[in-house]
Amino acid sequence: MTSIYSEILASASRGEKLLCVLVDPEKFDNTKAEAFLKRMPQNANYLLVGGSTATAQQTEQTVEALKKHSKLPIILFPGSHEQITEEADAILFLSLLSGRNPEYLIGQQIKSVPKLQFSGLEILPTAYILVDGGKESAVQRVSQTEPIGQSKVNLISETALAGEFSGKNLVYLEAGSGAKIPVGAAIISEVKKTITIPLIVGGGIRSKEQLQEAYTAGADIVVIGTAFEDASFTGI
Ligand SMILES: CC(C)=CCC/C(C)=C/CC/C(C)=C/CC/C(C)=C/COP(=O)(O)OP(=O)(O)O
Ligand SMILES: O=P(O)(O)OC[C@@H](O)CO
Ligand SMILES: [Mg+2]
Repeated sequence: MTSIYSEILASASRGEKLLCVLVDPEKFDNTKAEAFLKRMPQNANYLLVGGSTATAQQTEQTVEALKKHSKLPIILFPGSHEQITEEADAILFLSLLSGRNPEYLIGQQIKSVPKLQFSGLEILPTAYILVDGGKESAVQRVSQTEPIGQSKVNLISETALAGEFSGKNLVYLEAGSGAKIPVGAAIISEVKKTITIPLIVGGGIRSKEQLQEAYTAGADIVVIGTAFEDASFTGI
């Protein structure tokens, strides 16, 4: 079986852009999973499951409901070590490198080991970098850390490269779920130029134009959650 990471690397090297649909188990109506998946863009590559404050049970039930109706690989995007279920395929093993809270740099990661050690989940070590999206994000609130201002392009790209030097396999630039201002194109292109590992961008992307702008600037993978939560949304 080819690993998710090797698929991501192969797509990135061919310049093929990937799209992830983010499902927040805390808000998701599992009984409507089939209808939800039908209205998702048919070119979506992965389902991401996670939220800042979702419980273990919510996470497991949502992954099960999605698995029933979709063949797409499911990647956990955990706000905490509770959000781990073997029903998924992989996990973004996040370290919040923009912040200085040891609990989100290494504490949660250690707490996750008993669940991950003997699981079949593919582990995707990810440098998670929170940038200012124009309003306080759930990640900021939960992690008690400050985002990096969007004007600090050097600091953002140095943080990303420090992540790569530390052995992370992915960099995730996050403006926060429901951000007013998505990560800017200048930041995306500077980070892309600086690192050699694939780049994920998310937070506040709601239109085809914003999606395209992120891809053109250098995002290999874009994550969209909030825009798809609205059942009448058909914009992407
Ligand atoms: C590696 C393991 C087991 C855990 C990682 C723990 C870390 C470092 C988490 C980073 C900080 C954090 C709280 C991330 C949450 C990421 C996420 C799923 C965000 C989505 O945001 P929503 O929860 O949808 O926000 P809203 O509630 O505002 O919609
Ligand atoms: O919900 P949205 O704003 O699309 O953000 C997606 C993701 O990057 C949040 O963690
Ligand atoms: Mg959300």
